[in-house]
Amino acid sequence: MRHPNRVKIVEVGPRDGLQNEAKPVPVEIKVELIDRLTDTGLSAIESGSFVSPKWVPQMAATAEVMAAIKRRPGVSYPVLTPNLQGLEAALAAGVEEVAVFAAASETFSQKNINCSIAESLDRFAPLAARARAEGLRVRGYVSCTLGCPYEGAIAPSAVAEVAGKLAAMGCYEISLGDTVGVGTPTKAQTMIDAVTNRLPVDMLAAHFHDTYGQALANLLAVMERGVAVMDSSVAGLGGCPYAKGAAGNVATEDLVYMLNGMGIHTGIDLDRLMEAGSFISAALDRPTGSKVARARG
Ligand SMILES: CC(C)(COP(=O)([O-])OP(=O)([O-])OC[C@H]1O[C@@H](n2cnc3c(N)ncnc32)[C@H](O)[C@@H]1OP(=O)([O-])[O-])[C@@H](O)C(=O)NCCC(=O)NCCSC(=O)C[C@@](C)(O)CC(=O)[O-]
Repeated sequence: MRHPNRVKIVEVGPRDGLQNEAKPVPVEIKVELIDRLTDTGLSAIESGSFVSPKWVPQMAATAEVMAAIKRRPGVSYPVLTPNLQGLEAALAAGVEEVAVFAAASETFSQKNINCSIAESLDRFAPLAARARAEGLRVRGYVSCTLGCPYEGAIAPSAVAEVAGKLAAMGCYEISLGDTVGVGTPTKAQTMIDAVTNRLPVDMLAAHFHDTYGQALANLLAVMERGVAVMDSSVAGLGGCPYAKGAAGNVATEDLVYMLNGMGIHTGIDLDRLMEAGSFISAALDRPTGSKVARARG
């Protein structure tokens, strides 16, 4: 089996992980988490969202978080922006990268961002153009690529269609989300094959939630197709407020452990990562979602 010999990990815990917390997480905890993650050698840490606080109250203090973190040159700290209002806030916060988020499911699009897929793409095109004109990098997400909490199965061609449109508007990378974690390895490969009919594999990232315990298997499956960018969440934090019951992303610790064991370079210090995972698990007063962290006690 062939795999990439180097994998880039995009840490999404401070955003995807913490957006779903029932209790507010204080700004200083978020800042310490992000600073600790910076110290692990990660090169990308998604740090918040400039979305409506009525929709996702946990991300309301993203501007304060961005002002307080110690940004390290060479590390990117992307934030989600659903519309031009979010982009303006991101520009004011001095971010260098934003992410737009579409879906391959009409119902999920309505529930998550209150518009159809087509309307969301019409909203993102001027956002991406303006962001790029300001010198920002723009990442694109497609949610529900392996299933939708409302519609069930999603056609791989629908994923490819949305991914192609995000790329056409200037997204440098398309992160393919298994939002509810229902996918299995063969399905994940079939979905990647559909997308790589349109886009080069080096534009793709995998963003798999671990609800059904399939995320690592699915990541390995898409690595066999050449995908070399993976999103994960320290301590397995998270879920999506508009995908009830969805668990967090695959734990970053577990992903790094697997890649280390395969001799695949990530540049990440596993011990420091586990310390960051212990820190946030203690702050949230809950056991870690990382099996590796639990095994190492
Ligand atoms: C898109 C909207 C805004 C539409 O929401 P809407 O209600 O249709 O928007 P609106 O334009 O009518 O505005 C309503 C109110 O929100 C305010 N507003 C409007 N925009 C903003 C903004 N950017 N920042 C701050 N405030 C904003 C706006 O000012 C107004 O305030 P009011 O006048 O009522 O006081 C809303 O649906 C929203 O914010 N949705 C975000 C949902 C979200 O963040 N979901 C989680 C992230 S996606 C995810 O987790 C999946 C992913 C990416 O991880 C991949 C995967 O796993 O699949």
